[in-house]
Amino acid sequence: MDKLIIETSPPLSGSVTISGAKNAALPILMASILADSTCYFDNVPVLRDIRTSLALLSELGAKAERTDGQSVVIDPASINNFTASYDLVKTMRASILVLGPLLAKFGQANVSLPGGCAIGARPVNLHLTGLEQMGATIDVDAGFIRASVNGRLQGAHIVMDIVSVGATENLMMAASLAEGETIIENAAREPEIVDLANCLNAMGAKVMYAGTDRIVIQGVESLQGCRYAVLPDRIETGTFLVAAAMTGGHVRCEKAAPNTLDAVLDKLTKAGAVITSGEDWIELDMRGRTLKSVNIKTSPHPGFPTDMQAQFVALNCVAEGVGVITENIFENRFMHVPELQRMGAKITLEANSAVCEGSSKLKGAQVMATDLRASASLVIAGLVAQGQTVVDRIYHLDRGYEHIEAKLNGLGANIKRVNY
Ligand SMILES: CC(=O)N[C@H]1[C@@H](OP(=O)(O)OP(=O)(O)OC[C@H]2O[C@@H](n3ccc(=O)[nH]c3=O)[C@H](O)[C@@H]2O)O[C@H](CO)[C@@H](O)[C@@H]1O
Ligand SMILES: C=C(OP(=O)(O)O)C(=O)O
Repeated sequence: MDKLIIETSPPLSGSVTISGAKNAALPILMASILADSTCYFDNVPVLRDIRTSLALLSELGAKAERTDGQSVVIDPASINNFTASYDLVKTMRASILVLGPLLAKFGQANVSLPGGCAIGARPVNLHLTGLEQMGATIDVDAGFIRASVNGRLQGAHIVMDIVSVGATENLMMAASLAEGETIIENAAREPEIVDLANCLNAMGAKVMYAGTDRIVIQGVESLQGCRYAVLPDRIETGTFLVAAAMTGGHVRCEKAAPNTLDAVLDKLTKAGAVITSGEDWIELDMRGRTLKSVNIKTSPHPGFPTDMQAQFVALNCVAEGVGVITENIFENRFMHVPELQRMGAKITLEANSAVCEGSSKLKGAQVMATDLRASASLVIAGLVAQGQTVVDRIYHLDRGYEHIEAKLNGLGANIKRVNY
C-alpha cells in the first residue's frame, strides 16, 4: 500500500495543468455502451476509477483501452455480457451508470447493488424508479439489481424527489435510446451533466436543456461512436486553488474551466484571495494577504459542491476567525475532521456542521485517508503543518487525483510517495 510523506511547504508557486474531470469521464465512458460503433474519448484522466471503468466495460465484452496519454478508445460492438460484478462495483459506485445504457441498448442488465460508503448510505432508488417509469421491470435480489424490458424503453415524465447527479445521468442515457420523449424534472444541473449531454448529442442523441432542472430527451433508434474530449476537473482545480490559498502562494491552473467554479471562486475571494481568470485558466494570488474563514453550505449545483467541502474545512482550520461549514448532501461526510483534529485543528462537529475555530497551528502527524476528498484535505493540511505528515490509505486519493504529488511538487511542495 502507498502512503504520502508530506513536508512543510513554502508558498505554492507556478502553474499546474488540470486533468479531465473524473465525474464527467465516468458517465461518458459508460455512454459508449449505447453506441453501435467505436468511441474515442480525449482528456480522460489517468485514475484508478478510469481503470476500473475500462475493466468493467471489458468485462461486458467491449474492447476498452487507453491508447496513449489521455485518450481512450471503446468499441462496444462486442458487448455480450450484461452483468456488472460485485468485485468491480464494490470498488467504484459509479459502476451503477452501466444500468441505464445496458437496459436501453440490450433490454437487460444485472448490476451488483453498490453498498453504502464512507460518506453515506447513497441509495439508488431514484435510478430504479425512473427506469421503472420507462417500462423496465426491476428486481433487487441477492445483492443484484436485475432489470429487463420487453422491446424498447418508453419515454416518460419523471419528477425526481431529490436532485441526484447519478440518477439524472443514468436516466438521460437510457432515455437517449428510448421510444418517444422523456422529461426529467428536478434534474441535476452539474457541469458534468452538461458534458454528458454534449457527448450523447455528439453520438446522435437529442438531449435538450441539460444544465437546467428540466431536461428533455427525444429518444432515437440508434447512436453512433464519436470523438469527444472530457471537461476539465473543477474539483481538482478547486483543490489546487485552496492549497495555494492556504500556503499564501500564487498559482495558475491551466486547461481549467472557470465557468464551472463560480461558488468555489466566490468563497476563495471571500477568504481573501485575489482571483483572475481567462477562458481556460484561473490564477489565485494570496501573497501578503490574510486568510479569512468562510461559512459554507453545500448544495446541488450551482450551489457549493460537497466535493469541495473537506478542502475548505482544512482552509478554515488555519484561517483567521470562526467558520461554519454545513454539509447538506451526504450524511457522513466529515471523516476528515477527527484526522485534522489529530493534527491540532480546533473543530467542533454540531449536527451536520463543522465549526472551525481558526488560526490553528497544525502539526504534522500520521493520518488516515477515509475517502477521496477527505484524503485531499489531509494532503493540503500537511502542506501547512509544522513537520512531517504521513497520509496512509491513499488509494482513495488515487481514485480521483491524477499524479497529485507530482503536480504539487511542481508548485514547490515536498511530497514523497512510499510503498510499504
Ligand atoms: C461519480 C460522480 O459523479 N460522483 C458525484 C455524484 O455522486 P452521486 O451521483 O452518487 O450523488 P447523487 O447526486 O446521486 O447524491 C445526492 C444525494 O441524493 C441521494 N440519493 C441519490 C440517488 C438515489 O437514488 N437516492 C438518493 O437518495 C444520495 O444519497 C445523496 O444524499 O454527485 C455527488 C453530489 O454532487 C458528488 O459528491 C459525487 O462526487
Ligand atoms: C464522492 C466522490 O466520488 P464517487 O461518487 O465516485 O464516490 C467524489 O468525487 O468526491
